[in-house]
Amino acid sequence: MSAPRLVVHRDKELMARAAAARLITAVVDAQAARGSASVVLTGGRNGNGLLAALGASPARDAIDWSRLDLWWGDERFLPEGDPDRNDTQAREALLDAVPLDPARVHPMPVAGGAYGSDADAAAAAYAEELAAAAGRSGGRAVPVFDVLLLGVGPDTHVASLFPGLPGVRETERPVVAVREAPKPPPTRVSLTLPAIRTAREVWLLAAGEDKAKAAATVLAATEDGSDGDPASAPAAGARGRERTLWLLDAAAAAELPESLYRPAASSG
Ligand SMILES: O=C1O[C@H](COP(=O)(O)O)[C@@H](O)[C@H](O)[C@H]1O
Repeated sequence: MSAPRLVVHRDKELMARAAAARLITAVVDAQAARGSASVVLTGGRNGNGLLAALGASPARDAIDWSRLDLWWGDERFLPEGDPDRNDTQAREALLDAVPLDPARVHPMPVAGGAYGSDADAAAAAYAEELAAAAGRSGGRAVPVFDVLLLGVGPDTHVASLFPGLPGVRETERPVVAVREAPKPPPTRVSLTLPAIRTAREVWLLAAGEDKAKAAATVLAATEDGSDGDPASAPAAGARGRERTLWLLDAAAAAELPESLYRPAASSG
């Protein structure tokens, strides 16, 4: 597992644009190397900001959209089209504007659909879909994700793995139902840390002053190369096999220890 590396940008708009440029390059490189690319999307303000910036980038058509697989790291378990669903927001921010192959877009199940209000069944179905894409139905395998994006919540949650809830302790299943989430809606579906940790690259997005304490808590605790305590700070357990990248803005980096980040002196 790779140790976290940090990149701090001046503000959240610049962070979104730089992350979008980085994602375009990563997808283009993966497509050149392997024929297709696989990206796991996140919800939340920073994830949607990145997608909007990608949509506005003149370089966006360097991506062959028809050879891109899209998955989600978590979903708010709500009906199809609900404005609070992560996939609804991603479609509005970018996906409706680019020529994706619908068969390669893998939203998590909706509430009131095939699984009714059964979030456990929805989680199991998504695990099956992942296993099938990995060529092993019925197993716990997940495909190799090139880049897995995670927004970091002010409480250090990533995907829908919240501090103290059972999902963050899952060691076997790649997808779980989450109940009683402290952030609405209470019922969610989420990839687990073992699934997240299969990705080649994991990028954690944290912009805004409300993320400063979370970033400092996690990055100070993992500075020694350890995993910290994912049960109380889930973002600490989110690592990529080849790269773990924290993309921050200056406001989110404001409480980091000096050993990790020293803001450039102002030129006045
Ligand atoms: O509810 C969620 O929140 C997190 C973080 O969102 P933010 O708005 O504080 O950046 C997000 O990563 C997750 O996907 C989403 O379901």
